[in-house]
Amino acid sequence: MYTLTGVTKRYRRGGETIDALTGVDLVIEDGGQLVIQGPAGGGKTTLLQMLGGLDRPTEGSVELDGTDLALLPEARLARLRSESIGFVFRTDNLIPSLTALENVETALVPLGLTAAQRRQQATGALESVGLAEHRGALPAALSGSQRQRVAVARALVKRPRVLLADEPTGDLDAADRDEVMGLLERLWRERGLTFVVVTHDSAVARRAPRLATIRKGRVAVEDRRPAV
Ligand SMILES: Nc1ncnc2c1ncn2[C@@H]1O[C@H](COP(=O)(O)OP(=O)(O)OP(=O)(O)O)[C@@H](O)[C@H]1O
Repeated sequence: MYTLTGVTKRYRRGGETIDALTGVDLVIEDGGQLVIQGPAGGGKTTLLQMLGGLDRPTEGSVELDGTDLALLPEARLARLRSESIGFVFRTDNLIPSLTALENVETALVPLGLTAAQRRQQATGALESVGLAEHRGALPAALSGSQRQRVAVARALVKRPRVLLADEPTGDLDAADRDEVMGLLERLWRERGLTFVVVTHDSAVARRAPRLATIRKGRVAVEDRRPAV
């Protein structure tokens, strides 16, 4: 579970100070899905960076299961990221000279598995995104949605608890968007992931169980789940 308390992120650029996030309080439960939307520059990417331990808040705390990410030494934070948090970005960031399978395997390198274990897990991950038969293909031979599905397999091959996605369908056309977002939602449900996704896709926002809107660094959450 994520617990954010009073999270402020302040950037300094030249003589200017920018509060990208201002006093954000937010809880994201294990297995929950949070969809984030909002205008350009509102703070969406900054919030994902805080959740992923890619950057530290200027004030406040980001706790994952009670551990304040900002207090972890860099090596432990890197280990947490490589074991427990999967990232998908707008661009697939695949390595052009590696096959789909080899690209997925790269996520397992920090985890100390044998080459055979890496190969087996990466093959399984490609199967789960429907690309087993393309495992030997280089990224250039794949379509945009196939490349993004490889990126999803790379994010999930280590079986993380958390999946963070920053406009994962932003570079795709409408049909591919639905396919990739449908895949992410299916994997979220099947694997009990904690899934936080920034998207401008209004259909995804409409069906989100919780929808966060970020404007000028402030977060408002709309909870559509039935009261228990
Ligand atoms: N490294 C940085 N240095 C200085 N300012 C930054 C930095 N990163 C983000 N900002 C500023 O912080 C604010 C929030 O940026 P952020 O990228 O989080 O917004 P966003 O909602 O993701 O926007 P977009 O939809 O355009 O990606 C913006 O004013 C941005 O210019």
